[in-house]
Amino acid sequence: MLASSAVLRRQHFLIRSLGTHNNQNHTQRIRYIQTVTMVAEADAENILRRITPILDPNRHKGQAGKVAVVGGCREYTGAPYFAAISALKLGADLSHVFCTKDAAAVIKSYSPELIVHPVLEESYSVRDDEKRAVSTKVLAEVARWMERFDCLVVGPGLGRDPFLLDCVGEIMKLARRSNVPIVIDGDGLFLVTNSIDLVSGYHLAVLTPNVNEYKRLVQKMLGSEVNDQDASQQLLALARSIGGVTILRKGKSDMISDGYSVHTVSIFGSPRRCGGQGDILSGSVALFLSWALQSSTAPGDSTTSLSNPMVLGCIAASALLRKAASVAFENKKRATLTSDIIEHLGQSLDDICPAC
Ligand SMILES: NC(=O)C1=CN([C@@H]2O[C@H](COP(=O)(O)OP(=O)(O)OC[C@H]3O[C@@H](n4cnc5c(N)ncnc54)[C@H](O)[C@@H]3O)[C@@H](O)[C@H]2O)[C@@H](O)CC1
Ligand SMILES: Nc1ncnc2c1ncn2[C@@H]1O[C@H](COP(=O)(O)OP(=O)(O)OP(=O)(O)O)[C@@H](O)[C@H]1O
Ligand SMILES: [Mg+2]
Repeated sequence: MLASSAVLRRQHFLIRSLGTHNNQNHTQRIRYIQTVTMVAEADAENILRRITPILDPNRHKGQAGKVAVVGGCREYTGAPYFAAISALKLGADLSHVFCTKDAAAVIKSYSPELIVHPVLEESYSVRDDEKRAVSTKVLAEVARWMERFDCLVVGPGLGRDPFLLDCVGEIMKLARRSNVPIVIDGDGLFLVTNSIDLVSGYHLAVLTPNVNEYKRLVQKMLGSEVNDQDASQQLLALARSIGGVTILRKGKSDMISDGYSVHTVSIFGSPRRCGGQGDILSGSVALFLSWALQSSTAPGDSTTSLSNPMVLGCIAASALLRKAASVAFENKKRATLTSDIIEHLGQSLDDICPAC
């Protein structure tokens, strides 16, 4: 019942977005893009207040968000943990991780709060003649859960094993058929850069590239190098070339575009560049966009980028991560680690949207 209402909500959003964006003819689109290239610093605190749900005693488990991270392999166990625990620390009710068998026991040992599914397989553990059957089994296991999720994060610590990435491509197709929003980060971006059809034209997809991931996307999709002189135009062009996805380009300022406008988040921040901060961001985007989708069913929403729940989720997550990182840095200076930032997520959100 709840799962199907979540699916309905997503379908309504999809219909609205497709209606808004597809009804414009080509000329109108170009005119719109030419006039909307002004880059505006987002009013992130207001957006956080707008989309963060109140802690209502009448709500039950699950209504504040159920996210799943697809990631975690032999090499990387930290990244999926950081993404999944960040969503929980910000207020999600349930956070799942779908990872390889090797990674599962390690991730479970970091936290009993996470629901960990050891379902993915890498080439080294599968014979060639078993691959088709194993792939079908992996997909069936994930399919059992798919409709329960408000958002999927694909990529943190996924690795680049070709067989594993093929299976994850199938998982993404399944999520898309079920209208489940997808945040794509890390090695998930490696996968989609090489198979752009996985996300092309999907309005419920968010890409969160770092400097290298962005460079590869620009080279592949625009056939050019990154142009920092005209960064906003290039980001718009990239989002348009992938057909309606939202891109959060990470950096000194985070830049967000759905192909219609560009918003920046430059507030707060920390000079520490320890690994894992992007993973916090991907888990946070997943939760905030789920909340934004929930609140976007309210009547009276207009149809600008600032009512696109994907964009709102990116702005909210970026500002929150940067605030938590700045508080952690004040306390720990050079010793600041990703886990320290995670410990400040809750208080940072509470400073803006008090729980009570
Ligand atoms: N503790 C963990 O398990 C972590 C795992 N991670 C995972 O590691 C995998 C690979 O991600 P990477 O981010 O390393 O891949 P990238 O392709 O972004 O980075 C590869 C190389 O680029 C360099 N690089 C990074 N930022 C740069 C910058 N601003 N300018 C110039 N060079 C830069 C790095 O030093 C690295 O050698 C992903 O699956 C990711 O999720 C990372 O998220 C970090 C934490
Ligand atoms: N130069 C910078 N100044 C301030 N903040 C930054 C800077 N670069 C990145 N950030 C912040 O750190 C966050 C993570 O960006 P980063 O580029 O480190 O991601 P990443 O490489 O994917 O991280 P991860 O190690 O988790 O894979 C961004 O959202 C941004 O807010
Ligand atoms: Mg990353």
